[in-house]
Amino acid sequence: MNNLSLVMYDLDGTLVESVPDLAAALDKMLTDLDMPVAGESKTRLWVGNGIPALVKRALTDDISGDQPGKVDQPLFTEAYERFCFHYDKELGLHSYLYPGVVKFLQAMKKRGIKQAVITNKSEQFTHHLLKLMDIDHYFDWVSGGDSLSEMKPHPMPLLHAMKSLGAPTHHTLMIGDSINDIRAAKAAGVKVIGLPYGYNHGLPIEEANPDLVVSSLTELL
Ligand SMILES: O=C(O)COP(=O)(O)O
Ligand SMILES: [Mg+2]
Repeated sequence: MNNLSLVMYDLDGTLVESVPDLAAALDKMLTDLDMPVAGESKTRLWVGNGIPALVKRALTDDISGDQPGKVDQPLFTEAYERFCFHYDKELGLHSYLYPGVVKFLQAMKKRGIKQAVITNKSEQFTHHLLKLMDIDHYFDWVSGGDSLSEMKPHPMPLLHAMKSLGAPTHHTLMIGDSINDIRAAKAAGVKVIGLPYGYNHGLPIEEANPDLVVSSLTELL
């Protein structure tokens, strides 16, 4: 990791085990709508493409539920509002940082390496969650799924962060837990490390072909 000037991190499933909060909010949303609850194991498969996709997948009980035409617009609007109401309350209650995260962030900061969060979670919840986890002060840049016109797997949020922070591609590293992170990093021309413990729609992260897989951030140190 010599010559690094920027490390970009995914959030859910990489820095924070956030499914417990997301599942609690989804289940409350589903209960409000008189629908069967989903639970953590299904939520784990659906996370990764932003909150609108998560809500649509929960409404259809299907990972392809976010495809156009699968969910009726008025139902989606109501569900999305219910989800945001509950998620705001559940945020940080059951989530926690994975082992080694703080140590890794501290080590990068000490080396003068810039750090960015590039998540598909909505920006308002992202800022709040980073504060609740007390890691907000490590980051020079935070971008959410609704910050720009495109989200991962599109490279736009990564390219935007690198340009704004003046970090060249060959001195930048992305670390993530899902195929969306790997595809976005490759499209942005940066090296990418995959973590196996997060949420990759139920598939091993190796299948997404990251440049390297490590068991944890501690191993990377
Ligand atoms: O909200 C999501 O879909 C997941 O966000 P992530 O990009 O931090 O994994
Ligand atoms: Mg993730």
